[in-house]
Amino acid sequence: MSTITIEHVSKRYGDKLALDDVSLNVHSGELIALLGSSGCGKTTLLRAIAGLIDPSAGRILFDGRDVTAVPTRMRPIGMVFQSYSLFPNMTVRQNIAFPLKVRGQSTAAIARRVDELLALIGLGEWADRHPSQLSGGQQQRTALARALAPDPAVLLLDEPLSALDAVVRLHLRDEIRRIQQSIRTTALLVTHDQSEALAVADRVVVMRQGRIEQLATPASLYETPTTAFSASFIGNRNALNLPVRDGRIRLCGTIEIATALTTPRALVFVRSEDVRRSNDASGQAATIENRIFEGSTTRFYLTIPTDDGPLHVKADWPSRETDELRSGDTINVVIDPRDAHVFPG
Ligand SMILES: Nc1ncnc2c1ncn2[C@@H]1O[C@H](COP(=O)(O)OP(=O)(O)OP(=O)(O)O)[C@@H](O)[C@H]1O
Repeated sequence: MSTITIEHVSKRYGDKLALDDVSLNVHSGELIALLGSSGCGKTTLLRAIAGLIDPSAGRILFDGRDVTAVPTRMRPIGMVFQSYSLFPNMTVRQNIAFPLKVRGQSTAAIARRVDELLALIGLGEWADRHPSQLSGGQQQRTALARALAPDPAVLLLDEPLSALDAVVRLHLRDEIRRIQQSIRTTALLVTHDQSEALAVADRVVVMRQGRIEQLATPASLYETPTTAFSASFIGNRNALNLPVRDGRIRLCGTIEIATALTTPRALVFVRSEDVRRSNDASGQAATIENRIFEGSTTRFYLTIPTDDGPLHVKADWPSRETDELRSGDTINVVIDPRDAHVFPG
């Protein structure tokens, strides 16, 4: 376990500023997810922490010790990549033992540690198989065990689940959380998948164009995004561009939001599960344009007529409660203004 302090780190590639004055404190034993779309700088930040690239400016400290100039092999880190990068000619056991052998540990100590890790990742029965005889998920578990073998103070995970199929991915995601919680290594996970970030992290860093857009716990990021970008990135939200008149935004019908905005238009974000069906006539009439069955929930594409033209919104409702609804039906919906997040348009 170690704290990580990132102080005003920038990385420039020619004209491109891949990291733009990033500062971040990672607490000891915490798992932070670096979340953002392609090219936002999350891998660059992880690689700077690993010492695989030199920052153009700024400092990186582990437990208060400046490691900016320390080479990768001298840093107390373990890394897992999207491509499992196992040694194909070695068994699971030999792969996990490798970093310990390099460090010159005794045969008995290595065997003990490898058995411990095989139990932790649940691959005991597969210890003598080669990577080519393993599934993708098993290979990635082996890579995780190998990274953890020397008991690194910091674990760096670069899109470790991206190459796996959906079911294995969900399972390993939960396993990573369980393992990290049990050993409490300080960890950073790079991902472009919001549900992955929300599920595993203690805190999430939303990155955009080389900068930190928001740093928050998963719940507070989900409930109270502080910027329009975070709101558009987290949660399945409707983004509605609406006029502001006399300090009020008319969402639809009688549903209005009071606002201090002085811009002529507002960007209003409403999560798809916060568009609710009303049981009486109090709501707003909406026509179902399309419905997509997604298992436990069904997504409805709705059109709500308003004075400013039709408003298109998506709503996610439990499939069990909406079986009778069909495209073309008219229903009543309500949106609670307290569920809306408003930003300048
Ligand atoms: N070695 C390099 N030379 C030049 N530009 C680079 C280099 N590495 C990264 N970049 C640029 O820096 C920016 C950030 O890249 P980075 O790989 O950190 O993004 P990312 O958020 O991890 O995206 P992805 O999910 O696609 O990997 C991108 O615009 C990328 O093209």
